[in-house]
Amino acid sequence: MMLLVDFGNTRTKWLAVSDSDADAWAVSGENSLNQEWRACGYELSAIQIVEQISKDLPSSSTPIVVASVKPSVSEPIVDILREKYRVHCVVSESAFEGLVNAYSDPTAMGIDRWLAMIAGYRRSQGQSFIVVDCGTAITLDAVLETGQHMGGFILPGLNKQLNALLSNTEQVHSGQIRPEVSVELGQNTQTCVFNGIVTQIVALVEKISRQLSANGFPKVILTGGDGELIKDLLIKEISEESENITYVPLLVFEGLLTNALKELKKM
Ligand SMILES: Nc1ncnc2c1ncn2[C@@H]1O[C@H](COP(=O)(O)OP(=O)(O)OP(=O)(O)O)[C@@H](O)[C@H]1O
Ligand SMILES: CC(C)(CO)[C@@H](O)C(=O)NCCC(=O)O
Ligand SMILES: [K+]
Repeated sequence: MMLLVDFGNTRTKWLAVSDSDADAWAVSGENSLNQEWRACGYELSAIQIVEQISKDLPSSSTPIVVASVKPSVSEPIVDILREKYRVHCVVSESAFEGLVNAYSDPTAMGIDRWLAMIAGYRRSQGQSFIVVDCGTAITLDAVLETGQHMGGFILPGLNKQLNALLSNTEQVHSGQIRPEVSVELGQNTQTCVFNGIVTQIVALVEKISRQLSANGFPKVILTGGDGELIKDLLIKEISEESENITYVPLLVFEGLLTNALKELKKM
C-alpha cells in the first residue's frame, strides 16, 4: 500500500492506494483508483492532521508520497511523519517522460499543476491537451501533442473572485444560495455575479482550446472542487466537442501516483 498526500492551499487531501490498484495503474492507467479520498482543513494543528492521516496508515512500512503547494503547513507535518514512516516529497521538474515544462525555472511551478499535467499527458495519449484545476486558485496549462508545455494561467478561484467582488462593493450581493448558473447575461444581481464569473472561465478555456493546436480540438481535462460545474457549462457551450471534455476529480492524485511509481521503478 501507498499513501498519497496533497497539501493544497485550503485543505489537505489524501488517498490510500492498494498494491493491486497501483499495479493496475502502472500497467494500463485505467481509471482504477479507489475514489475514497479524505480531506481536512487547516483549522487543525499539525499534530491533529498527522493523527487524521495516520488513521489510513496500516503500518510503518507504508510509503507516503507528498505533494505540497503549502510548505508552511506541510513541512512540520512531514517532519513528524518522518519519525515513523518513509516519506517522499515530489517537486516539479523540467521533464517527465515526453512531457516538457515551459518554465525556465520548473521548481517555481506549483507541484499540483505539474502532477495534473503528468496525469493529463498519460490520459491524452499523443493528443494535445489542456488541464484546468478549479480549486482555491484556478490554473490552466496547455500542452501540445509533442508533449511540449506551452505555458499556463493562474487566476483566483470562484470563491475568491466572489469574495473579492462582494467585499469591495456595497450593493452587489450574491443571495443566500448559489443560483442555477449559466453562460448567459444575468437580469438580476445574483445571476449577473455568478454567470459573470463562470462565463469568463468558460470563455478562457474555449479560447485556449481553439488556438492550441492545428491538429484539431485538444482534450480538456478539468479537476478541482468547481471543475464539474465548469465542465458542464463548457459542454453546453461547445457540445460538438463534448467527448473531448472530461472531469477527473483525482487528476492530481493520478499524477502523484504516476510520479511515485516511476520513482519506485515500477513503471
Ligand atoms: N465539499 C467541498 N469542499 C470544499 N470546496 C468545495 C466543495 N464542493 C465544491 N467546492 C468548491 O471547490 C472549490 C475549492 O476547490 P478544491 O476543493 O479543489 O480546493 P481546495 O481543497 O482548496 O484545493 P486546493 O487548495 O488544492 O486548491 C471552492 O471554490 C468551492 O466552491
Ligand atoms: C497556483 C496554485 C496556488 C494552484 O494551487 C499552485 O500551483 C501554486 O502555488 N503555484 C506556484 C506558482 C506557479 O505555479 O507558478
Ligand atoms: K488546486
